[in-house]
Amino acid sequence: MANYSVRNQVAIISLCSPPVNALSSDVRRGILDSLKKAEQDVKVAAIVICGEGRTFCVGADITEFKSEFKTFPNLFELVDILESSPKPIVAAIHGHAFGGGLEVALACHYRVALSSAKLALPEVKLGILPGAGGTQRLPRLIGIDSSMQWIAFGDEYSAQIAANIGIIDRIFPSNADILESAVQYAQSIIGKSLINRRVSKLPVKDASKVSHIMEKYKQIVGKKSRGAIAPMVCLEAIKHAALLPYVEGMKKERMGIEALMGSDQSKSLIYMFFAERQVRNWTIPGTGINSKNTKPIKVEKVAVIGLGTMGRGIVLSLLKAGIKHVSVMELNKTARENGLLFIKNILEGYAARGTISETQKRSMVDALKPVSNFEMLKDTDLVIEAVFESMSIKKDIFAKLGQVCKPSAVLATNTSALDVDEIAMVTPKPKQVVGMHFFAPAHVMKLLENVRGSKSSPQVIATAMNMGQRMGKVTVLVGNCHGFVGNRMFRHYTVETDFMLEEGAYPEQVDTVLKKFGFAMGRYQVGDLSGNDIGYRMRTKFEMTNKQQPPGAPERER
Ligand SMILES: CCCCCCC[C@H](O)CC(=O)SCCNC(=O)CCNC(=O)[C@H](O)C(C)(C)COP(=O)([O-])OP(=O)([O-])OC[C@H]1O[C@@H](n2cnc3c(N)ncnc32)[C@H](O)[C@@H]1OP(=O)([O-])[O-]
Repeated sequence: MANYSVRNQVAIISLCSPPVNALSSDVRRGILDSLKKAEQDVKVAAIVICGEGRTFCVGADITEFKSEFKTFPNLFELVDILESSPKPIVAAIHGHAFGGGLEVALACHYRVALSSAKLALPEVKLGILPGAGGTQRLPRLIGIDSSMQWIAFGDEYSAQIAANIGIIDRIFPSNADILESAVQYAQSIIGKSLINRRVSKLPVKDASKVSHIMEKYKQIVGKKSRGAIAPMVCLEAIKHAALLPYVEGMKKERMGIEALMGSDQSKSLIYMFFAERQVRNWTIPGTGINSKNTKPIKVEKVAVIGLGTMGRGIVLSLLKAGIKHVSVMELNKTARENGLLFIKNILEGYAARGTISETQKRSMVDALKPVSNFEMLKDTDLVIEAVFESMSIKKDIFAKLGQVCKPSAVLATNTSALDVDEIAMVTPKPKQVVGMHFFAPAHVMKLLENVRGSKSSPQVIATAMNMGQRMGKVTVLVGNCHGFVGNRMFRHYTVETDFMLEEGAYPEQVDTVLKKFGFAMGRYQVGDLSGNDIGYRMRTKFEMTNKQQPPGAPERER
């Protein structure tokens, strides 16, 4: 769980818990035992803590939150033991230093990293706070303002940014050997005083401005994380770092994490963390075909048909995924011009905010290839149709695609409810057809529902799943039925909100309550965004007296 060796006066404690070196009780024990050995060995003058495999350490082992998490040494005990070591400890970071992993690094006396490494305190995304001194040490290193930014939102930062603000002491090129570099670094600091290297002993530089900074972040958090409890508790904990001695601040931090851990919000976020990973392992029921034994088709050229709300978002998602050739086809001139302008404006916005560089922006704009006829799609590897939700229009498009596209091309429909099999039947090769149902706005929403038609080939399904992952989507494979899974769930929600309108509420009143509760958008705002005509069309198709509407359906009961 932690391996120990000595090289030229430097003890090496390497975390060994694949795949991500999470800090399970065995790993924590391993670190402690190795530390004792290093401290007792007179030939050891410095210590390096590193991670074996692809990463340094992603933090506490989330699977242990319920049970073993409480066994000695707990993480908040371990970090203090590390920091008080009389021998200098260097954290050697590659891959990720996340959560408790970064807290361990903050407890070390020096931190070095490969330039490709990423750092974060993402606990807030699990509905908790950094509970191993993160809220108390980080402010002593980078100040209250930056700490609130890091901890209340949990975003990841590059090693270079971390170095610029004082978290990392030395950056090595991404192709350097992190262990070798860290050992040399450790040799260079042997004999130096540790007085200013124990972060818990440092003062918080901007402590006097804490009330002002706190107010600023309360406002931002109130807007960005509506309804979430953890971000506010994170801010409170950081405030304590400014106002209280370290030991007292740690007690407050502990109270914060104990209150949050096991809360409904935290339980739901942790469930979501594992569920998002579980859906990557897709399987076709009853066939033995799954993500492990099926390879996707290589996709380099993608086309999107339709530049309405959905098409624009899908194009942006493809560009962000680094696809170098994205054909866009929109026969309506105004829609085409508006769509392209929208895409370019969003890319400009990303560049202005620094989300992408100017070079990346230019290469994304270059990747956009407006096309005017189906013939131009003959080399395309994947076509995503995102036109009006009408079966006859979609069938017309798929019949044309079936004629012009190469036999291996994957033909995907972004339909939100229509029968994927019916669409597939108009093509000569229905096995090439699959559903890829994005959610509006497609460049923001993380969910992608891939719909397995009865004829979709395993390779085609694997390609759609792989493309979703390349776009950074939570990609879920579902069966072909009316409304698939997302809209079947959404329907119950819309039925209830529509009842409220019937009972006299205004759409904006319903939306206000939903947003206060924590939804990013109200139900009627979503309708305006994705087009109320889509819902109208569905309701008309499945009108109340329609026998497809089951007897227990709320509308019929009503
Ligand atoms: C009084 C109480 C005191 C409490 C003290 C608390 C201290 C501390 O502040 C709390 C924490 O650190 S909270 C933690 C804060 N840290 C975080 O929230 C970081 C969470 N992790 C991540 O965000 C991502 O894994 C990375 C972006 C790091 C890597 O992404 P990537 O390269 O795409 O890899 P991937 O596919 O994502 O993961 C590979 C496999 O590893 C699994 N696994 C991963 N992390 C795990 C964990 N911590 N644990 C267990 N398992 C974890 C994952 O499920 C998957 O398993 P599968 O069976 O193969 O499916």
